[in-house]
Amino acid sequence: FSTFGEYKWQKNSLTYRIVNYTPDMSVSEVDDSIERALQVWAKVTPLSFTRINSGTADIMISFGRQSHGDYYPFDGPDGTLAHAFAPSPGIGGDAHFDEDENFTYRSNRGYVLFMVAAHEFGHSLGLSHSDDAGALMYPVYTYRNPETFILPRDDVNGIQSLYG
Ligand SMILES: O=C1CC=C(NS(=O)(=O)c2ccc(-c3ccccc3)cc2)CC1=O
Ligand SMILES: [Zn+2]
Repeated sequence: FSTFGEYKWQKNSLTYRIVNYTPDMSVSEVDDSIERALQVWAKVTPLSFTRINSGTADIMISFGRQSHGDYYPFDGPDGTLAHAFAPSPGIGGDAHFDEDENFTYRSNRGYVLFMVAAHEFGHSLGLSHSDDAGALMYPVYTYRNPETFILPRDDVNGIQSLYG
């Protein structure tokens, strides 16, 4: 694993807000994908995540295409799927998903939102990329069944090096 140095949240209870939705999936499928992706990390740390539906959360989650309000415009279908910012006030922790991708709930047609979100939230919490090809934080998207997904040991070691 690797981290962005000691960029980490100085508190264990974090808030998140789903600012908008992708038309690729139902609202409840997006909500469930996001909640389960956060639980992947909550399960192995003292971190807890509370959803808010207005105002500014620590982790603001949104879908956008091309230029979407930060200095990192998306690039159309494929290429970059999403990006997230390391822990810090303001945009830190926020996760943006490229609306030009086809996100799915569980089928392996398109990108499984749960998987991409779990990876991005690793960044939101302070992890950067791993060179362990089996790790969630490995920078190559790999389809894994969300029903049976288990956080790989490399990622557990990484997040616990920050919040253990
Ligand atoms: O930090 C970065 C910079 C480049 C990225 N490329 S990406 O958007 O195509 C991407 C690649 C792999 C994943 C991924 C990796 C493992 C599991 C699930 C998704 C997510 C996004 C994504 C990313 O998080
Ligand atoms: Zn990444």
